[in-house]
Amino acid sequence: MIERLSQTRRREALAGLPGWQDVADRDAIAKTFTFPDFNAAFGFMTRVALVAEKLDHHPEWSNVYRTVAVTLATHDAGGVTERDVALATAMDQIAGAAA
Ligand SMILES: C[C@H](O)[C@H](O)[C@H]1CNC2=NC(N)=NC(=O)C2=N1
Repeated sequence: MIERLSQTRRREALAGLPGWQDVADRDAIAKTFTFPDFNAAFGFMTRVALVAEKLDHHPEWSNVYRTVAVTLATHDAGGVTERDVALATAMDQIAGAAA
């Protein structure tokens, strides 16, 4: 069973994940990505979907035109774990490569 991050580790992880923030009303992290257009936003989601499936770890997300709003948590652990850090890191890399 994977464990929630310690406060120290969580702060350290967020410091290395620009734009990711704690969610106010639950144990989760979130970021809104903005792309040049819908094609770039949906291309990002497609690439992330393949990674998420490989990791067996899936985002809560929504898309409006060229923005993608993402929330990450590990339901099995009831909060943020290293799996969320790994997926957030992959998302930042994919978004960076798409920009
Ligand atoms: C059965 C399956 O492995 C689990 O439901 C996985 C799938 N993807 C998941 N994704 C996320 N974000 N959190 C989980 O706890 C989770 N659990």
